[in-house]
Amino acid sequence: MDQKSVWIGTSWKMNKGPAEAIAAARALESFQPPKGIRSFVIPPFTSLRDVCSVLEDSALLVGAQNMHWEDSGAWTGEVSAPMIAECGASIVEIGHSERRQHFGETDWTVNLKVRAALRHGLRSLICIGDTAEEFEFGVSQETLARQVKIALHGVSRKDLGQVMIAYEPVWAIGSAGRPAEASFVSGIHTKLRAVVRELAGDTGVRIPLLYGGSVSQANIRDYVALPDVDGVFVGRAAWEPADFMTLVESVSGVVSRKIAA
Ligand SMILES: O=C(COP(=O)(O)O)[C@@H](O)CO
Repeated sequence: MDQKSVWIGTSWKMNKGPAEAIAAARALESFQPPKGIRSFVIPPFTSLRDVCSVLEDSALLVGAQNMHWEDSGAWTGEVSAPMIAECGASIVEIGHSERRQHFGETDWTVNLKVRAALRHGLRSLICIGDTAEEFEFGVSQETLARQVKIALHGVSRKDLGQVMIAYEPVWAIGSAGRPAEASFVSGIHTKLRAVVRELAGDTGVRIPLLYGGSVSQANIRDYVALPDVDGVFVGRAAWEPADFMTLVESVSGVVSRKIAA
């Protein structure tokens, strides 16, 4: 049951061409995350098929960083859900703030993509986040609830079991970001839990809620220990395979206490 799992994943963003990605995947191939932890890596498209094939029999899941909502057609430069599934990936990241900010993604396109991903059996990792301005004006919660509700509009309760949400404050991401205080994340996730619980109704589905944004060796345990945080989505601190494995192993104690609770 997902509520007994903690998710730890990384997106390599626009890093690692095929040679470097294959080498990284080989370094991760025999990694066995501690009990209760599910791990994933999200390479760039040019390495997706290779990374999927190296990690095919491993304990790690592989995802794509984006997708188009149509299955095929005149959409130059885009990649569809069937193409991602054919590569062997099982997860697709949708709505990262870098895509919303630089590539015009909206809540509406996120919704189209989520529904298309689910139609093709891909687990959707939906990224949501408040900007620095929204945080300053005290409307983070409203922004996040809107993003979640629109992203999941029209998604059947059954399909909610194939959804994950990553709360990633825009002000926390990247080298200019500052990690969110664990107490702030706790409050946000508790309210997000109420939003997704209402959407799931009486299905018993618990949508995993991950935190992302400047997660590091110094703070990962603080986030993972929070009751409504079901994992973390890591960038820079996990790009090196050795660092990724160290991060995952470093939360084994926290995770086993959490699972036993
Ligand atoms: O963007 C993310 C976090 O990046 P950091 O480098 O950890 O701030 C998240 O989506 C993982 O890629």
